Amino acid sequence: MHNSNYENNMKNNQRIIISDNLEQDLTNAINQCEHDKIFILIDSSTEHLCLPLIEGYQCLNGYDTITIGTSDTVKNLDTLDKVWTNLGNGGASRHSLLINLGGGMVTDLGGFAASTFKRGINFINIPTTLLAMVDASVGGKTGINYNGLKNEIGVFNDSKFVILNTTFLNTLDNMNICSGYAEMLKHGLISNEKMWAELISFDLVNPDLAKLQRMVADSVSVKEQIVDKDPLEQGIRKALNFGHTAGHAFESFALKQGRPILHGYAVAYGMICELYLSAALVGFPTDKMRQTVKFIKEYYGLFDFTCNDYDHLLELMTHDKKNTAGIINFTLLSGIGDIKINQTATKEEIFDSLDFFREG
Ligand SMILES: NC(=O)c1ccc[n+]([C@@H]2O[C@H](COP(=O)([O-])OP(=O)(O)OC[C@H]3O[C@@H](n4cnc5c(N)ncnc54)[C@H](O)[C@@H]3O)[C@@H](O)[C@H]2O)c1
Ligand SMILES: O=C(O)C(=O)C[C@@H](O)[C@H](O)[C@H](O)COP(=O)(O)O
Ligand SMILES: [Zn+2]
Repeated sequence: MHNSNYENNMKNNQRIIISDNLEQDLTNAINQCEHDKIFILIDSSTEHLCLPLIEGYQCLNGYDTITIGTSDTVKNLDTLDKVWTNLGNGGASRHSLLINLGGGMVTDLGGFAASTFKRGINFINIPTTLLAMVDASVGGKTGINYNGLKNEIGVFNDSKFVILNTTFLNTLDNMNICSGYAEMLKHGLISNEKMWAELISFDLVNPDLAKLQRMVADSVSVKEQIVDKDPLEQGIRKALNFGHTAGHAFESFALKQGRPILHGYAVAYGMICELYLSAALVGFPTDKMRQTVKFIKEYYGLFDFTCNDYDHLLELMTHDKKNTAGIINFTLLSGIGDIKINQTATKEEIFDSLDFFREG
């Protein structure tokens, strides 16, 4: 991997290592986390596709695995219960170490399990999807879906290390590449025009994996820098939630209807609505909105809903974690990299953005 052994000490104590030598970097990380026993959390895919890449490492000597199901449908209380139970029955103490080996579902749920087990044990994230590499494994948001809502229960708590090695991407399917890429596109939109231009000229049908791997480091550094300034999302971190007010509503809606969509697809759809609101309310240039929307529609297709669903989608948006006193809070953009947090929109404007999504 590019950028070998780049290491950044964040204020909030999470070390992100862009690794070209996973065994060495994991060994160093484990040595810095005093522990009596190691547990590795995997899902039933990463068990077969990712664990074999690390299971022979000497630094993992005597580890136990905890295997959970795949996809966001299992990012719930039952699975959390299973992880806590396995930790307890496996002899975990407060001095044990959990390694989350997987995508964002595993790092979110595993991070929350570790943060709450015996009031908190250390954990290390080894992200294995593009989405987890550029976003989910970094920044300390952990949690589960609950009551039909995304990430409704959770805590901010950093993993001690994130060890990012893009070799894992070799087995990732195209839909999950696209899903992670949506968060990269978000990072471009909230950063600068150069990054955005490179992102929307990328071919996602036949992705150049070597180029993508080089883009990962830039993308995660966008997140790192923002989280470093505002770890608890009191201000500028809301930029990282661009596309998520509508996006999480789509995601929860789809989950409720028994036709789950990948998180990144939901964010891509949410960005269409929020780019529309950005253009309508805070002056985002319409040509750049159209270019971005064209890119999203080309690679992510469309999400099917009718105007009869608008009230339900609006109700879901009222649960967004950025809201105060029931008022829906959007992060909008006046231009690429020109972030406007704490924006409101009327019900009519939100419905217009849903019309734009379906017809625009
Ligand atoms: N905490 C945060 O800041 C944050 C940020 C963004 C997203 N998220 C959360 O992350 C989750 C989505 O993460 P995700 O997209 O990684 O989903 P995921 O963890 O469900 O992984 C997607 C699929 O890829 C499989 N997989 C994982 N690694 C693989 C590999 N190397 N090769 C082949 N298959 C592999 C998984 O088994 C799963 O089937 C959502 O729950 C979302 O809410 C959290
Ligand atoms: O790290 C953040 O902050 C983000 O908002 C990143 C998002 O991509 C991510 O989906 C996050 O989990 C959303 O958090 P939530 O607080 O809206 O549940
Ligand atoms: Zn997201």
